Amino acid sequence: MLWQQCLQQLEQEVPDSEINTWLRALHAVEKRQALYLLAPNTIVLQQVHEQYLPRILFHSRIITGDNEFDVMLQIGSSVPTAPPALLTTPLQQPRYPQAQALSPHDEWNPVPLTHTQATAAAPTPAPISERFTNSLNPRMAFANFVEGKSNQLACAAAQQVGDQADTTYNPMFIYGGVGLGKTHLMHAIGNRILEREPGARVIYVYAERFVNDMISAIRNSRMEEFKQHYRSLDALLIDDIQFFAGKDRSMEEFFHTFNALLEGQKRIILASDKFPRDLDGIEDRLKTRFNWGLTVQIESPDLETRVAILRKKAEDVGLHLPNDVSFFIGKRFHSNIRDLEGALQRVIASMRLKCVTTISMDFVHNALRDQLASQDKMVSMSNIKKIVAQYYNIRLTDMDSKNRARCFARPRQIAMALSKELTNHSLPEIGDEFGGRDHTTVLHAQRKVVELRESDPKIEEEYRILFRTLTS
Ligand SMILES: Nc1ncnc2c1ncn2[C@@H]1O[C@H](COP(=O)(O)OP(=O)(O)OP(=O)(O)O)[C@@H](O)[C@H]1O
Repeated sequence: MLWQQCLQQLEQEVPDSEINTWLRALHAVEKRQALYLLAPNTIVLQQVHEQYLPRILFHSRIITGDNEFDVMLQIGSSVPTAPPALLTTPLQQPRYPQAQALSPHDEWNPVPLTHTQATAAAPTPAPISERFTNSLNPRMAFANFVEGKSNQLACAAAQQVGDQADTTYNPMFIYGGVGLGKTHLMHAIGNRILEREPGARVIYVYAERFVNDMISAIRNSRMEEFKQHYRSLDALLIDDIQFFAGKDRSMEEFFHTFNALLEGQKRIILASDKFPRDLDGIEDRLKTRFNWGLTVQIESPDLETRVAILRKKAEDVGLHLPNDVSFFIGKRFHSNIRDLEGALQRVIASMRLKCVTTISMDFVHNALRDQLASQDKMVSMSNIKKIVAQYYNIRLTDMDSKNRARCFARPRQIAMALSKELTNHSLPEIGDEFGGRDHTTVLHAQRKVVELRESDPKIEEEYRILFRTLTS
């Protein structure tokens, strides 16, 4: 179908989070030689109009080979029966009133779009039950998920949750840093449930969306419908659960939804950037419940996993990545998989643009020049020393001093370990930078930090924070 083909193209250009939030929220209908995209509310309408419509039109015209092909964006769940003359190409004339201030919250009620269209049959708001069809991304399947030390446990648990009809691990809570594969695993679980039970009512939704939908439901006196919708699911997958923080009414509603689903032995899969207990602003009774089932962490991938992911993604588009290239990209883009993917996509786009078919290190350096330059600025040894010193509240000179008191030695060791991990400097070079120390001191520091990270969760957390600060 045209819309699916368009989405596939857009997936190469737009982050998954945006595809899931905005573009998968649209209901597509091909009619009268045009593609009608029906948005459930004005927020989606506006966002799609402002951010994606030109690209959608571009891809539709390429795919259909028809330069006159139109894309119509409007609110509703079905294409109005109004004569086509009333509908104008959205690129020339937006289908919502620019001057009318849009509410920051979703509106389920239709708003008049343009003067002409307001006189036509008003589109009906999407029934809540139809709003999440197609909320799962089929590309985010277990088959496309590369396993490594950092995600093995989470992946095995997710497969079990997806495979099992019983709800032993309920809820499943996945947590970890940005871009490490939480959303991918959630979709994979949802897709697996649907493979097993094709008729199951499974939805994936961002917590933000749940909140916005609830606000709209309250405004439009459709709360019963909202409750009924969420409570009648077979599996509810909610991402970025930290977004509930401080939103008491939403938490209250989610609490009841959660209980109803759990009592009905329905699946709940949640994801967040933090361990449940550490979620600030979330009610304790929810945090406790999040921990009732199975809580798993996804960690930053090691180099081997990053390289394996790169190779898989390159193979998927028929590209062979030489060893030196995959290790180079894997080493330089270490903070998360989204960045890693982004780097690969940039290289591929450059190859297409320049009609290059084989890939060399020179080509990669050139394609990623800007990203590498900005990384270099962040992860120079002097910057590592500065940021670590600031974090532990010591002076920069303490990084180089001979003072072996733990309050100085520990940050120094951490800075050395970070320098080894984040730069290409050799052990002697790092030793030189830290007050002329011997390379064996750096090696010792590096090993000590590995040991401490494994035995002391506080050090592990501190290291991660510093790592993220330096690499994001
Ligand atoms: N192990 C993996 N194998 C293959 N692709 C992966 C893997 N982990 C993540 N990805 C890909 O990396 C990108 C980012 O992953 P995802 O969106 O799941 O991250 P996230 O942890 O949910 O991030 P955020 O917290 O920002 O929402 C996606 O395109 C996903 O398919």
